[in-house]
Amino acid sequence: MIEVKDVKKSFGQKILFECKSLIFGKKGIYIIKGPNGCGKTTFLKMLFGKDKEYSGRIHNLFKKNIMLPQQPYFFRGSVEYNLALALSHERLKSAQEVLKMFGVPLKTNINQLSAGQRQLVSFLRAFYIPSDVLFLDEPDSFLDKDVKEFVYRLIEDEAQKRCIIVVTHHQSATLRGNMIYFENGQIIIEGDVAR
Ligand SMILES: Nc1ncnc2c1ncn2[C@@H]1O[C@H](COP(=O)(O)OP(=O)(O)OP(=O)(O)O)[C@@H](O)[C@H]1O
Repeated sequence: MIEVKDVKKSFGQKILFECKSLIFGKKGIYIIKGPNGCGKTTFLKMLFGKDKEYSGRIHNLFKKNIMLPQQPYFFRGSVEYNLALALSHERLKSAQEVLKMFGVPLKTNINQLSAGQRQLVSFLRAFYIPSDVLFLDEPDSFLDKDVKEFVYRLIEDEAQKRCIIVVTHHQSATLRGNMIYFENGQIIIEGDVAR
């Protein structure tokens, strides 16, 4: 669980956003939306514990936290090598099956993949690491509709077991979950709604 109470985030004199009260449960999907620059990535980093410069309280009780940033880091080497560094044997196999299904070559150097293919690899690497909470910062921006549908279904199934918090504004396919909006500098939750 993550509890957010009376949080205010500023850069210098400028208040970026405020959040009066918000609770992220042990399971479920939380979809964070809002216009460019409103503070979605900043908020995700605060929840994750990377950004501690704010007033108010964020109490993150999750033990194992995993974050997929907008620009994930890869090691020099093949797709398979990058996955094998992060995943256990069983989970590596699951990731490989998905990549084969979408025609992503496993032996190819990671830098030779398209942006969408690389994004799928980075998503699977983060997704298959066991965690109590998974933070996803725009995991879908380069994915085509079919891959996106598949990724969203994976997220939905998995959210029955753990908490998944997703920043996205690219929802041509549907991801269902609790919607959290940035509106005029306030963070507001809108319950269990689609889209
Ligand atoms: N370290 C920093 N110092 C000053 N301003 C910052 C810093 N980090 C972020 N900002 C500003 O805070 C605002 C919110 O940035 P953030 O990346 O959280 O937005 P976002 O909602 O994720 O945007 P996008 O949808 O474009 O990804 C931006 O205007 C950004 O320039």
